[in-house]
Order: sequence, then structure tokens, then C-alpha cells
Amino acid sequence: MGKPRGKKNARGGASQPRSRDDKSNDWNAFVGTDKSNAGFEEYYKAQNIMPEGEWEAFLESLRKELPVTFRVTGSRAHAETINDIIKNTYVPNMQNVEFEGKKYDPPSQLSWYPGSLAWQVDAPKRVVRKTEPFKNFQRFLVGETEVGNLSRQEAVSMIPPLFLDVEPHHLCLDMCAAPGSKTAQIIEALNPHHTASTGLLIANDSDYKRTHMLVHQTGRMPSRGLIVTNFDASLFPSIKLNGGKQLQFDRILADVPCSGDGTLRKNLEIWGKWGAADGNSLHSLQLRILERAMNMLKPGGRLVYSTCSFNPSEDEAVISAALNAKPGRFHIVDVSSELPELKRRPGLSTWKVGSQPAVKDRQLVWYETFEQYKEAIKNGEEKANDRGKGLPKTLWPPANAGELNLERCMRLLPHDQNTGGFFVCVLEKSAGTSANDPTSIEEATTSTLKRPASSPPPSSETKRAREASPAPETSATATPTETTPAPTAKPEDKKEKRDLTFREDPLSYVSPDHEEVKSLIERFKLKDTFPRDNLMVRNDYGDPLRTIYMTNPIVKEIIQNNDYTRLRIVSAGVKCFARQDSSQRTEIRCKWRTPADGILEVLPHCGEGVVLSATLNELRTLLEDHYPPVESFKEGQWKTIMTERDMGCEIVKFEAGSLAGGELPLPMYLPVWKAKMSLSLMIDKREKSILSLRTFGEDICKPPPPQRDLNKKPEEAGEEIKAEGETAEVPVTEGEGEAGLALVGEVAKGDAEIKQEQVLL
Ligand SMILES: C[S@@+](CC[C@H](N)C(=O)[O-])C[C@H]1O[C@@H](n2cnc3c(N)ncnc32)[C@H](O)[C@@H]1O
Repeated sequence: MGKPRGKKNARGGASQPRSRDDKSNDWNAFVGTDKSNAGFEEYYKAQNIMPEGEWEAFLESLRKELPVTFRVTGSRAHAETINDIIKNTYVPNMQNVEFEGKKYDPPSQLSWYPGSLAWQVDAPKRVVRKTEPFKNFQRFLVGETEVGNLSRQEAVSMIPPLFLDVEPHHLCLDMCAAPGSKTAQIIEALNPHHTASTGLLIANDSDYKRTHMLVHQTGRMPSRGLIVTNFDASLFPSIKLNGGKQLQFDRILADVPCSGDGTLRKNLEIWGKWGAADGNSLHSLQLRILERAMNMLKPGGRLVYSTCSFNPSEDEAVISAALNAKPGRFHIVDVSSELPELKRRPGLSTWKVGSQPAVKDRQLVWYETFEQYKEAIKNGEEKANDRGKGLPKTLWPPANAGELNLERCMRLLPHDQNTGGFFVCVLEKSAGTSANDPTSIEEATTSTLKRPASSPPPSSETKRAREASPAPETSATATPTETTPAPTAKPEDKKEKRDLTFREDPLSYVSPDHEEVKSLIERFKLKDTFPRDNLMVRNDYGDPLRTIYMTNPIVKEIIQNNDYTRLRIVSAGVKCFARQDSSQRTEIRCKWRTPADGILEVLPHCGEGVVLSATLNELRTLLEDHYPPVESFKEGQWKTIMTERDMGCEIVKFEAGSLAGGELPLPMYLPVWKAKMSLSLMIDKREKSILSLRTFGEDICKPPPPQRDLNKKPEEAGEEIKAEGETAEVPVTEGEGEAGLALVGEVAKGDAEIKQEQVLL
């Protein structure tokens, strides 16, 4: 089976290859420009996805604007507090909102969502834009989403991870993960109280650019147990562990690319493009992804298969074909008692297969059986190809469909609870199943050679590491020195050949005795709990050059037993320390700061007196000026402490409360850089502005002074001299937008593409 062709649609699948402009298909004669599509109606009426009497309600619901829904991100210590703010501050203010003579309800909680942590806003966008209470609420939503306390997500899309039933020790795989909303839910489940999880999540997507969306998205919910990979999920490689063991997953989510007709309420273009061929052509890829997932699942493990398509050819047909490919080894789990308030429809045990040949009227042709279809091909009545492929036999209901418990699958219909459409099936592997499944397609699917080269050039970290370190051939035998320590011992010698088409930076672990690690331990008074042997860098030689990531032991085991290019690892762990470029570098004992992303990971290991307390007075000054002199702060404990502190990074806890014209509902941890005479809040300017708006109701941040070329003298660079000959220290992050903002314990990242998907209301 080939990859879907044509442009990608909202669900990452192939879109209708025949475009609206394809005159030969007489498109406009077939498809209305309004929200209707005769082929869609004919197809789904025939499928009996609901009783006939409900058809009009179904269509009517599909034509309505989809309500905005969002989750309070579950693993935050402050989730309840955020939920209470919505419930007790905003909702009461949104009673009795009237617009153009009509009353609109305030946001309501989704009854089926655990802990009532998910919300729905029914008011249409224009009401939100034009009425003060909703406008205020929107500002709150945008701010909290930016900092990662809320996550905008379609209600039905929240469902699959809930049925995955993830526990903190689980080894999980999210096969088609981008942009990452379900990935975030799995991370939350792995880290329920933001404790260091022993579990693993590999978040994978075949689209390289989208893996970077994943990296940004998961930056809001950093996890030491996270790896992001870039693979065709149907070819996902086997992963080696210590002692030659092979990794098997406790939980796998296969949220596969699909035709996406369940998203008709928000992707209106689907009304014009829908065709039965879309679902038919995706079936085989979906099946291969599901079968690959089945092979990698631990006996007794759970696998959730989901699509946002109503189409049985992408849903029940895939499930039954996969079950029949492994008779007796998997069963569909009866989850009718889980999430009892969630209305769902049972899966179908029989369905129809329709073909839409590329002829003028795009008439649907039904084929009762595969044999009938073959006969039609033979007689020349049907082209041998639907999208050039021919329909696979597995599209038709198998003879044993009635025995597979397909009714345990769930179809979410829009008119049941005012949502989009979705299909979810929970599968479990029998506990007695052999780990090495004899029908495993592993051998045939693990070769990275099959993957086209599509990687970007190496990043600056790699280049820098290559410049700073000996060439790989010689480094293996080089004697370790202070500055280029040997990589930590690996359990086995890596014999795998590198896939040179994959050009992300390598990963290696820093020696726990490295001088830079010692400087971190000294600066942050890191306790014995600090996982100093789990510090990873993005170069081959264990050199902490710019960024240090923290991983957990299972991630380390994977990285040390598998060539990173074979696994196509885009990122791993949490960015915990970033080197601070500074004009005063030589005088600074510890040249590392904690980026806001990683602050929560470092926090539990910090010794007494490391975390400094501050108020909104200090925050105001730090936001107003990029490098406020210590002098400029009000007299008090903060100023006294700051005057005495060594240069370097401080972790500051800004206490909750109302002060200085601002309000902070929850405490917030942020990194502050202490220079000789001045301070600097170490978040990027965009995040400063967001924080300012959120806390002080206005953007109080002055524009940053021009960045100084550190190779030039201040006077050459035209730099402002701050005080007593001290030059302003330009906080050099790894690119604007990279620094996160750890508010209420979590982080946010800027990413234009994610923003597009996440624009609230
Ligand atoms: C429905 S979206 C996934 C949505 C995601 N699970 C979420 O909740 O944010 C499908 C994703 O599958 C990816 N995809 C398409 N074909 C794939 C393949 N063969 N292997 C892995 N991912 C694939 C697309 O790039 C797209 O990001």
C-alpha cells in the first residue's frame, strides 16, 4: 500500500485528489457550495451509523459552528485553582450576557471529562468578540493557554487518551502525534502530580515539520520521559534495550491520518471535497499502522485506535482486518462503564463499500462483496483503481464480523453532545501472547533505508560540537581531557550504521563528574536527588556546550542502545540548563541558567536558600526594564539579597497576591540573571509582554535595547553603559521564542503553526 497522495488535510491524511478546479469531474454539478454534499449523505445513510429518524438532527448539527472547548491541563499542581478561577470568577460574570436581543450561556463544564477539568463555550465567535464579559474571558484563556495552564482542544479529541488508561510507570507510544494535543494528555497522565515519572512516551510523526510542532507543544508540558521521533508509523523501528532486550509498549495510541469528515464543523472545505474514495484510499495505511502497533504492544497492553472520520472503511473495517490478522491474540475492550456520561454509539458489525470512479457524475457505486467488485473490474465496469490502487479485500466486512465484538467500538456523533465526530476502539493484547509475535512485520518494516531523505541541515549545536570536538573517528580513541570528557560508558558498543539522511544533532550523556556539572551542583546547591547521571546534550561527545537536557533512566537506556539516526530522534527529555552568553563570562562561576521550560525539573533538587522570593513590585520592575540596575529596586530584602549575590542565574518565586497594580492568582517561578549591577528576567520579549498583560492588564515592557555584538567593545557596538562601567548583559537565548515561561509551574512556547491551531475563540 502506498502513502496517501494529494495535499494533507486537517487530519494529516490525503485530501480529495480531485480538486474543485478539475472540470473533467464536473465538480460543481455534484457538490453544493453550501454545507451539503449529496455523496456524503447517500454514503452515510446507507451505512446506518444512526437510526434513520436522527438523520436531520445529525446534518443540522454538522452545519453548526463547533463550540470552543478547552482543558485545564491535568497534571498541574494548580489545575484545581485554575478551574476554580473559571468557575468562581469568570462564569458568574458571564451570566445574562445579551447580544442583539439574544441571551448567551456562560461556559460550561463537560460532564464526562474526569475532574470536570474540560470546558465548552457555546457563544459564537462574534458574541465573544463583542461582549465585555466574554472578551475578558477570552483574554484570560489566551494568557493561560500561552503559559500552558489551559489547552484548547476539540472535545472529542480529548477522548482517546482517556481510554488509554496511562499510569506513571507505563511505556507509551503515540504513533501519529502531531500537533500533540493527545500527546500532552499522555504526558499529563504519566506525570500526574508533576512527579518525576519513570514512564516513557515516544511521540512520533512522519511529517518532519510537524515533529517540531510536537517539540514546541510538549514544551508546555515538559517531561524527562519524552522522546520525539520522525517515522512513518507503519515502519516504526524496533527499539533495543539493555541486554539485547526489545522494547515493548504498555500503551499505544494510533490516532491515525484519516479523511477527517468528523471535523466538518470546523473544516468547512470538506463539504465541498468529500468523496468515498478518501476513506477507501486511507484504509490500507491505517491498517498497516494498527498492525505495527499491535506488534509492538506488550502482552496485556492496551492500544487505542482512533480517527475523526465516521467512515467504516477507516474504522470498523480496519479494526476487523487487524483482529483477523492476529486471530485470538487481541480483543476489543468493553469500555461502556468508563466515562459513563459520554454518549457514544456502538460500532457497526456490517457496512457497505462504495466506490466513486473518476467519471463525470462521481456517482457512488456499491459493491456487496469484494468478488463483485473484482467482477466489475473484469467486465470493464469499474476501473481497477480507486486512486490508482484498487480496493483491498479488507474493506468489506469479514465473514466473522459478528464475532469480533465490533459493537464495543465507539462512534461519537455531533448531535449527541454538540461535538465533532470521532471513532475510538480500545484493543488489548492477550496476556499470554508471545512477545515475539510470529506474524510480526517487524523485519520487513524497520529498515530506515526505505525512508526518503528529508532532513534539514545540522543545527548550530552540532556544528559547534563538531568544531569544538575532535572528529568522530579520532574521538573514540582520544584520551579524555577536562574540556572534552569521554562520553559516559555505553552498555554496548554501537555497531549500527548511521542513517546519514537524518541530520538532527546526535545525543550523548554528560559525565556526572564533568566540571560544568559540578558548577551546576554548586550554584543551585543540588541535592543527591539530582539525577546528575541523566544529563544529556546534543553532540556526540558528552560536551555541555549550550544546552543540557534531563532525561529519565528509560530514555537514557534507549539512547544508549540505539543509534539516534536509526530511531530518527528529533528531541528527548527536558531542557534544564542553558549556557548564558555574557560579556562577564570569565567572572561567573556557573555559566548556566535554568530556562523556564525546565525550572520545575530542577526545583525539587535545589538546596536551601536557592529559590528566592519576590513580589509583584519586583516583577513590575523586571518587566518594565530589560536590565534594571539592582539600585532601582525598592529598599528591602530583595534589594539586599540581590546586592550580595554572586553573578549567575537565580530561580525566583514570585508570590501570589495583588500588588503594584497587578494580580497574580498563583505563585510563579522564573529565572532571573544577576549581573554585576543589574538583573534580567530570562524570558523572551514576547512572553514578557504576555506576562505583563496577564498580570498588570497592560504591556508595561519597554522595547529591548539593541543586541550587542559580544565580539565588539561596547563603545563600538553603541551599547548603553549601564552603571559604573558595567555593560548591559544581553540575555542570549538560543533564539528568540525559545525561552519558555514557567508560570504556575509550567511553560509556554511560541510557535506560529501551533498558534494557528490554537487561536482561542
Ligand atoms: C490526526 S493527526 C494526529 C493528531 C494528533 N494525534 C493530536 O491529537 O494532536 C494525524 C497525524 O498523522 C501524521 N501522519 C500521517 N501519516 C503518517 C504515518 N504514516 N506515520 C506517522 N504519522 C503519520 C500526520 O502528519 C498528522 O500529524
